[in-house]
Amino acid sequence: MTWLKKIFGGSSTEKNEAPAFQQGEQKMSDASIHIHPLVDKGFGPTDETFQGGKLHCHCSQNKVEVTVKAQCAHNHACGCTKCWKPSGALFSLVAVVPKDAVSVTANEDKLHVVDPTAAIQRHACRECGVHMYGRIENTDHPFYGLDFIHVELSDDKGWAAPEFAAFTSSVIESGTDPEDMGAIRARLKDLGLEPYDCLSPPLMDAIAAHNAKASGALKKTA
Ligand SMILES: N[C@@H](CCC(=O)N[C@@H](CSCO)C(=O)NCC(=O)O)C(=O)O
Ligand SMILES: [Zn+2]
Ligand SMILES: [Zn+2]
Repeated sequence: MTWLKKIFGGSSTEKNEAPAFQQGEQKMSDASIHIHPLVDKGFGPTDETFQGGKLHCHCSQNKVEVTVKAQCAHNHACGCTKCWKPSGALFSLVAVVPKDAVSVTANEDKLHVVDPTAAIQRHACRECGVHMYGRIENTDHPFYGLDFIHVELSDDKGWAAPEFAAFTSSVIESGTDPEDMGAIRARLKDLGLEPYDCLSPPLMDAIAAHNAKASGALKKTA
């Protein structure tokens, strides 16, 4: 069956063919699916008093160090091809913090911007490849003022727990078989991460509200 047929439905002669995934279908969660190491083993609760910590790259020496003086928000598993993932993981784990809370405190000279054309300028270690922080430089971007970080790079405990899974379908773009998506979504749900194919509803609402204010469709005070 072609992809178009899967999306729009097959011909009448294929009516009795079982669809690959059924809406609302119950699937047994497969623990052998490696979403992300910190998610697979259970993340643990958010520490409401946590004030931030240090992130380190994976180099054995002269590690890049980033100091984050804030708790993170909107921590999520991200299936997109652009976010850094540890080896063997299907998803990255990425969260936002105010950019003013982020500073590079060691070996900044090892950092480079992975893709200068991307909305999120990911500053990665040239040697080990780990993304240390992602910054939005476009002042018109809905998330301007926020930096993207990976809390797994920190030994400090208390970071806000992941809340959802974003860009789930995008794991196909990294080579995941589309036939595995039912099992992957079932596993995410079992881990308490609702799978979305973009960002979570509150973040999508925030983006839409930002755009509506910019276009004038919504009053700036709303
Ligand atoms: N299908 C694409 C999606 C890439 C994408 O749009 N990623 C999002 C989320 S990253 C963190 O949640 C995004 O905002 N990207 C902006 C950027 O990367 O600059 C793919 O998988 O590549
Ligand atoms: Zn490094
Ligand atoms: Zn991403």
